[in-house]
Amino acid sequence: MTAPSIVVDGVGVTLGGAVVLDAVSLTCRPGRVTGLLGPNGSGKTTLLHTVAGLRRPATGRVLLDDQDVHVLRARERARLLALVEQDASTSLDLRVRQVVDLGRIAHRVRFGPPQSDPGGIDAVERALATARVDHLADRPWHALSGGERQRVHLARALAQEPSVLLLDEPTNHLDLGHQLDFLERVRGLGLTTVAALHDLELAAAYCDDLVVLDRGRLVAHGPVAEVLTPALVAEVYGVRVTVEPHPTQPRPHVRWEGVVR
Ligand SMILES: Nc1ncnc2c1ncn2[C@@H]1O[C@H](COP(=O)(O)OP(=O)(O)OP(=O)(O)O)[C@@H](O)[C@H]1O
Repeated sequence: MTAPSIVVDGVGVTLGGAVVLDAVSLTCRPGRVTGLLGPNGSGKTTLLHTVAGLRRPATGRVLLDDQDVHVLRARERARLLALVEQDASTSLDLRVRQVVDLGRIAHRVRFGPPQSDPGGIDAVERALATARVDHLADRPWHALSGGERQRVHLARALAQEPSVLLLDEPTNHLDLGHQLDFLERVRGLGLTTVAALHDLELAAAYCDDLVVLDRGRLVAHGPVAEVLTPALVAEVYGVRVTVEPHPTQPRPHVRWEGVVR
């Protein structure tokens, strides 16, 4: 499948009696990177899980082009979309290459051997290289640093060969160099990508579009330059910022000044 659009249509989710997503509707353009912004607890992870098919919404639906995510079988979904979670388990007694190989499960005959997935070995090696973890391939997974694990998770997701990539705070363990490299590589993949981000400067630099949630409601959605305004940031995050053209780059430059009093 070429990169599909993602249509979130009136999605409502209630957890523990509280409305966590309230009739959220938006469209993510095919092959583009959409940044998902919002304060802690605004519903970003819940939205990503709902788009990934892990959480069924109480109302509304999620479409990849015209396919309803929640009607697809788990195996079909895993061939279409991959999710990189915020914090993943660290107790696996596996080598890095084996962790990345887990991304191939949906491409194998059910309960079948690796031979039932002839493209699998190459896909794993490509994914290791793209996520820049090929040098870690034979290391035990549990002995990796937080940032190394995050890149291995990207590799596992890429080994799925998805058309849609969902990233939950993908750069939170990465140093500055790896943050920029990670997002540049993700952009270069041409997949329909949704990334929950806290860093507005990174969002401005690497996203085509932004979606902003506040207390489970969609408060803004559109191209970066239209969404990322001082008024919006003050309203949603309670922070005064200036947003100016970047002195050397074709993107906005966000500079925070302080908390709104
Ligand atoms: N299983 C659950 N039961 C009850 N409430 C939940 C559950 N999971 C999440 N919530 C609540 O739903 C709200 C949204 O959570 P979510 O994790 O989607 O926010 P988020 O925007 O990803 O936050 P953060 O930026 O802190 O990661 C929060 O108030 C959270 O406490």
